[in-house]
Amino acid sequence: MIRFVDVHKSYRVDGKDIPALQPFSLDIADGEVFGIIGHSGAGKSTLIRLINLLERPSGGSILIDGTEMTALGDAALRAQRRRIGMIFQHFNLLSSQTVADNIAFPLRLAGETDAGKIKARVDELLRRVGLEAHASKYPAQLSGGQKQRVGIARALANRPSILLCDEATSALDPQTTASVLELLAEINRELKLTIVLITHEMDVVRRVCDRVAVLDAGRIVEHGAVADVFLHPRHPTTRRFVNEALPEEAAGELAPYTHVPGRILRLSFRGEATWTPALGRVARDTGVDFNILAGRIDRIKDLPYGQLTLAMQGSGVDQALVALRAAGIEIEELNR
Ligand SMILES: Nc1ncnc2c1ncn2[C@@H]1O[C@H](COP(=O)(O)OP(=O)(O)OP(=O)(O)O)[C@@H](O)[C@H]1O
Repeated sequence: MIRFVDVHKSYRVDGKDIPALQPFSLDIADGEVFGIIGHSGAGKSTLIRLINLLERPSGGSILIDGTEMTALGDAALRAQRRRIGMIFQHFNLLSSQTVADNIAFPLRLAGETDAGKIKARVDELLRRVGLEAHASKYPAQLSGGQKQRVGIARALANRPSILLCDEATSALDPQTTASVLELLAEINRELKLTIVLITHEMDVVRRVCDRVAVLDAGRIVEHGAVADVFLHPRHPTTRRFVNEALPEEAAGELAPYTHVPGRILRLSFRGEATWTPALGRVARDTGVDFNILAGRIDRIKDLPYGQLTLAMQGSGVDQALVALRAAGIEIEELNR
C-alpha cells in the first residue's frame, strides 16, 4: 500500500516557499489503478514524484508497504526505487540505443551482467508489449505508441510492484491512447501491480482507473471510486472534467431543456441495471409519458453504465420514480 500521511510540499523560489501541495492524506491500495486528475499546475507531477522521492515532501510521511520512504538512506532508497517503475509523457528513451538495449538498461543498472539472462528477460518483455519484431530498431524508427510500449517494457524490467505513469498518453492520438491504456489495464490485471497515473483527461480515468483523486490548485478536492465521482461529481472542478468526457446534455445540465414540459430527470444505470428494460415496464405500469432528451451507454473501466435525460409527465410520476429506484436506477431531478 502507498500511504501519504499529512504530506505537503512547497518549492523554494527566490528565497520564498511557494506551496505546490497542501497537506493531504491518501491511501492507494495494492493492485488498484489510481488516477490523479488536475489542470496544468495543479500539482499532479509533484504528487506522483513524491512516491519515488524524485521530490521530497516538505513535511509528512510517505509509507510504501509500511516503509517510511523519507527515512531511507541512499542504498535502501535505490533498492526501493527498483520496485517502482515509471513511464513518461515524452518516453525518455535513449536515442542512441536499440529498443532491446533501452529495455535492458535498468537490468544492467541493477547489476545484471549475464547476457543470456538479460536477453531472455528482454524477449519476454518485448512479447508482453507486442514489440517482438522491433528489438533492433532505434527509437527514432518507432511511432509514439511503440515508443511508449518500450517505455512500459523498460519500466517493468526489474519486476516492480508499482508503476507510475506521468501523463503517459498525453502525446498520443486517441486510437494509440486507447491501445496503450488497454496494455496498462492488462498489465494491472495479469501482473497485479499497482498503477498510479496522472492525467488531465477524464476519459483516461474512465477507461482504466478504479479510483481517482481530483487535484485543484494543490488540494485534493474530491476522491473516490471512479463510477461515483463520474456519475455524481461534487466539486466544480470535477464537474468540468466530467463535462469534457460526457456530452453536455448528459452531465446534469438543465439549460438546454428549460422549455421542455414535464419533470426533467437524469437516470443513471450501473452494471446489470443498464441492460434491463425497466423504463418501458414502469411507464406501462404507471401510465406516465416520457420523452428521451439525451442518452448514452458506455463503460467505466469494466462497469457498463447508461445515462438518460428525459422529460416525464402524468399523474403517476412519483410512483414511477419509486419503481425505477427499486430497480436499481439512480435518479436526479434537474428541474426541482
Ligand atoms: N522545481 C520546481 N520549482 C519551483 N516550482 C515548481 C517546481 N516544480 C513545480 N513547481 C510549481 O508547483 C506547482 C505544481 O506543479 P506540478 O508540475 O506538480 O503541476 P502539474 O499538475 O503536474 O502541472 P502540468 O500538468 O503542467 O505538468 C506549479 O505552480 C509549479 O509552477
